Formats: sequence, C-alpha cells, structure tokens
Amino acid sequence: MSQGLFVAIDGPGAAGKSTLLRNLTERFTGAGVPVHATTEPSRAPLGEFARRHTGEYTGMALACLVGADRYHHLETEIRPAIDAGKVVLCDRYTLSSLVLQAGIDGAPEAAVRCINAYADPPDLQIVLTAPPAVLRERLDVRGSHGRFEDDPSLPEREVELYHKAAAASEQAGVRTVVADTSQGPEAIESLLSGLTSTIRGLWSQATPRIHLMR
Ligand SMILES: Nc1ncnc2c1ncn2[C@@H]1O[C@H](COP(=O)(O)OP(=O)(O)O)[C@@H](O)[C@H]1O
Ligand SMILES: Cc1cn([C@H]2C[C@H](O)[C@@H](COP(=O)(O)OP(=O)(O)O)O2)c(=O)[nH]c1=O
Repeated sequence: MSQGLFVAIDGPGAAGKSTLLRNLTERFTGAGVPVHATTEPSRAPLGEFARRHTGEYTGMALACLVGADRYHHLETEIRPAIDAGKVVLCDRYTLSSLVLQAGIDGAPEAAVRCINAYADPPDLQIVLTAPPAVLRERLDVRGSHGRFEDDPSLPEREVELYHKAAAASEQAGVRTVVADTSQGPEAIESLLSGLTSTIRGLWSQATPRIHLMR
C-alpha cells in the first residue's frame, strides 16, 4: 500500500480553514482519493476540553493542553491514517500554537517550540490569510468561536504573526503555501484546483515516513 500524506491548514480565525478543508475533502472523495479530515484541538476528550476552555486556560497552560492533545491525535488518528495511505487534512496544527500561545498570549516561544518539537512536520502546510478588515467582517457574520476571536484587534496581529511563523517554518524546510482568501470566487476556485493537484501529486509520490516518536 502506498504511503499517505499529512496536510495542515492553518491561519487566523475566519480565514476559511474549515471551508477549504470541506472543499478539498469533497474533491478528493469524489476523485476516489482516500481522505481523513480532522481538526485540532481534536475530537478526543482532551481536545474537546481544550476547545471549550480557551477562556480559562492561557499561555503555557493552554500550550501544554493543546500540545498533549496534539501528541495523542498524532498517535491515535493522524499516523494510523497516513500509514493506511490516506491524505490527512488537519484544520489547525503547530502554527496555531506558535501564533496564539506564544505570539498572542505571550508564552515563551522557545517553550512552545520545545513542546511541539516531536510533533511530525506536515508534508504540506497551507496558511490561509485575508486582510484584517475582511476577517473582522466574517467574524461579525459568523460569530466568535472563543476567547481569541472575541478581541476585535486580534485579526491584525494574527495576520502578521501567521506570516512570520509561516516564513520561519518554510525556512526550516516545511513545504508551505500561503494564500489570500479574499480575492473572489475565481481566485478561490483556482486556489482550490491548484491545491488539489499539488496534494495529489505529493500523495502519488509519497514515500514511507519516519515518525518522530512512537
Ligand atoms: N474564500 C472565501 N471567500 C469569502 N468568504 C469565505 C471564504 N472562505 C470562507 N468564507 C466565509 O468566512 C467565514 C469563516 O470561514 P471558516 O471556513 O469557518 O473559517 P475558519 O475555519 O478559518 O475559522 C464563513 O462564513 C465562510 O463562509
Ligand atoms: C490547534 C490550536 C487551537 N487553539 C485554539 C484556537 C481556537 O480558539 C480553538 C479552536 O476552536 P475552533 O472552533 O476550531 O476555532 P476556529 O473555527 O477559529 O478554527 O483552539 C489554540 O489556541 N492553539 C492551538 O494550537
């Protein structure tokens, strides 16, 4: 059996991560490519707890909480799906911790990097972004998903921090695509088609991975 592929989708709140994940999942499923769509925090009890309590847990505490959930998610869901040859699409991953726990909450960046040091790097990281005013408008329509999105000044800082974090991880060797989702339907359609063929291409060439920790 061929090896799967790990794709992380990250970016500020309301950048369009869940929408992209849904669209990619539909395309791959329609094309007969096996997909495992997932999210972080995960749907396991610890992940659900973290998602519900981003108001009470901040900084290092939240970094540890989402970090523990991440390792459990890798062990119980992501790696088995990759080993089964699937394309794993994950809504949020390590960049969220670098941006939200370190950048926004002020946990020491070195500590957040340390917590995440054994988390498998994705084969492809998609970082969605949009102008802060567009993000704020979408958040107003959709409603906040928690503490981070309650703060109207957040999109501005998040956009900048995601750009920096994406550039640093690309520099460190993680294949990264940064895309603006505010460009209208044609641009989104072409982004979706481009990502679909990139992911299919990587998936068809994937070779067995060495997992960082077993
Ligand atoms: N490319 C896009 N253009 C315009 N609106 C979008 C786009 N992608 C998502 N949206 C809208 O923005 C809102 C947030 O999208 P969502 O996918 O939930 O973002 P996220 O998962 O990043 O928080 C939703 O109302 C969605 O319909
Ligand atoms: C993965 C991850 C999520 N989070 C937070 C961000 C969100 O507030 C919450 C995820 O909730 P969610 O409802 O998925 O937010 P969104 O729709 O914006 O993706 O968890 C972190 O703080 N650090 C992390 O590493």
